[in-house]
Amino acid sequence: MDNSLLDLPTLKDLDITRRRVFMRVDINSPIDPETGKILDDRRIRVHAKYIKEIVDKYEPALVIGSHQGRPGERDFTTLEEHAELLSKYSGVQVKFVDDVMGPAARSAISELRPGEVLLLDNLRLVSEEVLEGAPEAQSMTVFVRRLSGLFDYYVNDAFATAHRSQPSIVGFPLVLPSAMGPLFEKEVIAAAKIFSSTSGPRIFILGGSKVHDLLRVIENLVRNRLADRILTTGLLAQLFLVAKGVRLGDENVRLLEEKNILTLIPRARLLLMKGAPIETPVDVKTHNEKDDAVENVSITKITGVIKDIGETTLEIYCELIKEASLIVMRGPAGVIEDSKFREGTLKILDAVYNSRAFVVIAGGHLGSMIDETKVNDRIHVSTGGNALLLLLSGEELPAIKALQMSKSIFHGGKR
Ligand SMILES: Nc1ncnc2c1ncn2[C@@H]1O[C@H](COP(=O)(O)OP(=O)(O)OP(=O)(O)O)[C@@H](O)[C@H]1O
Ligand SMILES: O=C(O)[C@H](O)COP(=O)(O)O
Repeated sequence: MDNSLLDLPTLKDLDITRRRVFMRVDINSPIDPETGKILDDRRIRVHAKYIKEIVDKYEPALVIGSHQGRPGERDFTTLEEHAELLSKYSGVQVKFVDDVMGPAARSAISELRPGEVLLLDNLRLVSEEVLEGAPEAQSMTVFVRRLSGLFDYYVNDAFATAHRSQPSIVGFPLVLPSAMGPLFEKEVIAAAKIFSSTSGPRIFILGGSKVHDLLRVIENLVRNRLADRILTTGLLAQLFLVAKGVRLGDENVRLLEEKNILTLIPRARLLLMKGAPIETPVDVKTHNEKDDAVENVSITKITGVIKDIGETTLEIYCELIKEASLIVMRGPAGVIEDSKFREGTLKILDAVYNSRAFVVIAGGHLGSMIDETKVNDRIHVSTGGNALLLLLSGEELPAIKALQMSKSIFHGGKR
């Protein structure tokens, strides 16, 4: 990845003071399927801080849009509660209109005064927003054409949705002078650091259960020589153990089979044979369901279901982490839903907090395990799990491409 990431237009390239701005954010949050209430509001808290900063500094008439879930899913809700939480966390009154592009939304947008903030309803209530397409086509949607005339500028602060080629992400930049917002910029700076980091060991600690995605990331990391060590945990570690010929036992192999992970063995073997710097656990914590026993066993003597990395592995991994200058961590080391198997993840996180490295932590499960009192300027907790992962995989994110197109259309863009 290259420095072109850092050439994207920022708020400094626009002149949004007291102007009409449409800002796309991603406050998509986990929702309790029974009550419809927000379960975890981390993304809302993060965006609230930046909204306050923008309002204080530029006093724009700021209209915010976000999606929540997908039509047909139980987390597809309106954004009324999101508006209340944004107001609570930002200290700025965030008005809400239960409409996206109809007369109610358009009149609420037109009436908004400088310094005021309005949240539109779930953008995916508009069917066009759910369809992916090229930026040119998305800029011609009814959604973009109806709303764009009401704004001077477009700001994309939805890094976590940067991998979607939807109208609110790629359509507006082609018709309005645009920039990335402060959170998007922070994510991009963190990604650029990952790609430009050359001195000292760059350590990727990869685990969790999204093994197909992670294998693609590892292949790209290896091809582009971006990782000095890849410490595997979670189900990813089990794939590489099997690829090395370790016998995990029937129960564990069955789980890998169910998750279609065994089909990845040839690709994992190829990486190992090429000498990719992939480390695997030497011991694991297992659960024996018959007598509910938890054991720490060597990988040569596995019985029971693997639920976490083992103690010796933890010692070795934590020792390696001390040397790192860059750490990227994604996915928990074990089945963290059960408190007996959180130790691996928590101890690795402790080693990461205490390291000297620049740290990027991505993903919802890991995010929920973070001790926020330990987070400082050296540690970047990404809001974008999938988007960051795809960027790291060497893929061009549609949001980034659209901002680059906008820059060349509007020449960086002050109106
Ligand atoms: N050894 C293991 N066996 C089975 N499941 C495991 C194991 N280790 C970790 N997991 C599971 O991995 C899941 C989390 O992985 P996932 O890849 O979703 O993490 P993430 O980085 O938070 O991603 P996202 O933000 O996209 O959810 C947890 O539900 C956890 O139980
Ligand atoms: O949580 C996410 O990954 C983003 O909000 C994108 O959501 P989506 O996968 O429904 O597009």
